[in-house]
Amino acid sequence: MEKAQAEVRRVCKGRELGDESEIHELKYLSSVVKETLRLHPPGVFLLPRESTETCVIKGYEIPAKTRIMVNAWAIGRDPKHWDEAETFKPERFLDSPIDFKGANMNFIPFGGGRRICPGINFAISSIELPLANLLYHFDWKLPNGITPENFDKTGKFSASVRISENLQLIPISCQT
Ligand code: HEM
Repeated sequence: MEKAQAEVRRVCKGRELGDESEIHELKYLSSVVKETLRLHPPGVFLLPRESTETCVIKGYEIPAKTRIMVNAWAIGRDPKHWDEAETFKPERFLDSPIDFKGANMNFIPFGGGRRICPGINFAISSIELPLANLLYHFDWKLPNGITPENFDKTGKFSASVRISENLQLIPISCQT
């Protein structure tokens, strides 16, 4: 968090943090969002699909009319595709062409192909802009002796996944 915060405060110092032009300069913050979506895609199994005809994929025959679920969560943590797959390491996306826009099938929090999520740009700006503002204007600490290490990060699985316990944080107003 410190690195993302330092970047926001350096890039946006003295400017209104209100439009998308600054957001495009926040490379580390954008990598933090990507890394979060890699490890914690909200739609673990994307949306269910049904095969229209029989096909063979990697030697497995998939009959027509089979319900198919794609496990984006497992793909995002596959050590065949990701170095230190279980580690939160936003740096892996800095200067990397890997994106969630459908060209990299090892990173599909928004799905892929012609039914890829059409709300990607709206979703990303709705995450990055508020996050940048929260980091710009406040410092944050965890309450009651909770530390980033012992905070329970396990997720509650259902159609979408969310953190089991609500994340509580204490904002400390900061004069930047
Ligand atoms: C972080 C936020 C979001 C995530 C992770 C997400 C993820 C997804 C995923 C995984 C799919 C299924 C794609 C597939 O199966 O290949 C999907 C579909 C869809 N999403 Fe999103 N989405 C998000 C935000 C949004 C927003 C903000 C909108 C609209 C403003 C939106 C509209 C849709 C629609 C309409 C579909 C269905 C597309 C179709 O079936 O053709 N999503 N989304």
